[in-house]
Amino acid sequence: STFIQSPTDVYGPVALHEPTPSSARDFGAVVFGAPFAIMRPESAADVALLLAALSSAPTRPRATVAAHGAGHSLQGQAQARGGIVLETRSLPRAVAVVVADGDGEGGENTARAYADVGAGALWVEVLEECLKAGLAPLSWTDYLYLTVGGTLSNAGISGQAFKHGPQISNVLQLQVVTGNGEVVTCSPTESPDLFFAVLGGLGQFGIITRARILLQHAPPKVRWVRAFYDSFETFTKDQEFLISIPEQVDYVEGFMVLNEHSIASSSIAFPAPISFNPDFGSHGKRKVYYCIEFAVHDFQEDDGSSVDHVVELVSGEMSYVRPHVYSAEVSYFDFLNRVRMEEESLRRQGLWDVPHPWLNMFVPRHGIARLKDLLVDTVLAGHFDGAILVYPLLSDKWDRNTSAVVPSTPDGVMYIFSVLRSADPSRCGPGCVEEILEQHRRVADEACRVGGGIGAKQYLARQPSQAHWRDHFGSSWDRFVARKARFDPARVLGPGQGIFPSTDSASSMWR
Ligand SMILES: Cc1cc2nc3c(=O)[nH]c(=O)nc-3n(C[C@H](O)[C@H](O)[C@H](O)COP(=O)(O)OP(=O)(O)OC[C@H]3O[C@@H](n4cnc5c(N)ncnc54)[C@H](O)[C@@H]3O)c2cc1C
Repeated sequence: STFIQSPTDVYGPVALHEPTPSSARDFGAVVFGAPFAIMRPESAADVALLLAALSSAPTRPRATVAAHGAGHSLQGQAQARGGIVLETRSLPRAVAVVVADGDGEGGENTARAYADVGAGALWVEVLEECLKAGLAPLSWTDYLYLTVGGTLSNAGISGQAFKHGPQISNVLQLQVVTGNGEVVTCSPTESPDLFFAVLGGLGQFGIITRARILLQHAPPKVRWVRAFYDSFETFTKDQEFLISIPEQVDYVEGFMVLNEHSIASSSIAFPAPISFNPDFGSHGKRKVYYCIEFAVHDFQEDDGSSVDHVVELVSGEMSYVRPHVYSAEVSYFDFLNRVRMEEESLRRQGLWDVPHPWLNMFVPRHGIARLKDLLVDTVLAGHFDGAILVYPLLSDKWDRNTSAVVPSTPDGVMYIFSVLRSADPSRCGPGCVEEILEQHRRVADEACRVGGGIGAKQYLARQPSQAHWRDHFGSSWDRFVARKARFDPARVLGPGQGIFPSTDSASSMWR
């Protein structure tokens, strides 16, 4: 029978297990939905058996299925209340690095290197394996303890995205099990409709089981630079200068400096001492500062003089508050893994496993000053624990065929604004978290208002209703719906996103 009686029922050779606590929660710790069962597939074929059985089941209500990678979603997106959580970490995680010969012309430059990885692999595992061959993926997230399948279902952005595009722009091929239970190998030329649907597809069209990720030569070291600003305008102008010289610069980010704590906590991984001690003002007259962070890959084994030269030339063109530029030389691995040190520090303080009301938005350049002011007047008006990242991206590095949503950008430049807030339970209990989420809702509604001046789109958010999802997708909504009808017509996948509430079991799937 395809109607599940108990969590230990078996679909062919596929066993279901009793739910674990982690299957009902995530990093956000604001939405909790216990599944009926969990599944630990060992192959794409296992996933196919389950999905083929569920999608063809005549019985209603049907069980839904959510892929769960590292569980670092923020609002229950990897949960399946009353359904089945499929733990992708149990899929094979071997990383195979392949250097394919080019067509002879130009030697090394035409060689194409890639890694074939299981979708449940963490990016840090991919990095470790690729570095053994002196190679690495091009585009990253700030934090590496996320799965390949999880970030490719969103976009995957960090300071390299201005140069190489998001992670979803650096994938050569995927193996996907569709909602119908079909195992398909897809790429931009082979089943391209499924390939592009799944990238940024929020887990709605299939379970990614493997991915082929583009690689490049990894630098042994990185020169990591920080420069401080007292003006938002100068800060963003210099960020835009940096992204205009991708031949020299490999990474560009930035963050708001709200208080001494912003500098201290962001300096946990940054090895150079910082002596920027500005006046943050007092009651009513608050002053906010900004920090640009950029990095240059250092391929030189010896004295690093050519990188010194690049950094000197580039920073000479920048208008930071003099003399506040700081730089440090770190290994490429430590640079990419920098957030791990912050995690360890927060864990020691008991501040990692706390609620994380986050707000992430892509904002076209013309709306950034207004959005910054809106944040300062609302989210940042009171006490704030966490970080606010602000950095530019180039929209022509995003493939519009994917399901990822970014704003329309008349001049091709958009910014990510990431309000990465932690709610320390000793000062912000459940009611306070609820208020923060409400406030984020209002800010997002204002910033993303159709026909409004800011023109933002949210990233990583679970929209509160299907009407909001429709607005979020805008002109690509019809395509998203058509993709769902084609690849997961029974609406088995991704209930935690709340995009396609199943009409027959809506009450158990909704919060
Ligand atoms: C500390 C921290 C730092 C972060 N930094 C960044 C950053 O710098 N840049 C950035 O872009 N994002 C960042 N994120 C967000 C992160 O990319 C997303 O939360 C991502 O979903 C996390 O991956 P995961 O493996 O934990 O996915 P999960 O939370 O397990 O899943 C996320 C979604 O993808 C679906 N999914 C997961 N695996 C698959 C699969 N194999 N096939 C199909 N669907 C799947 C799930 O069902 C769910 O809808 C960060 C998150 C945290 C908590």
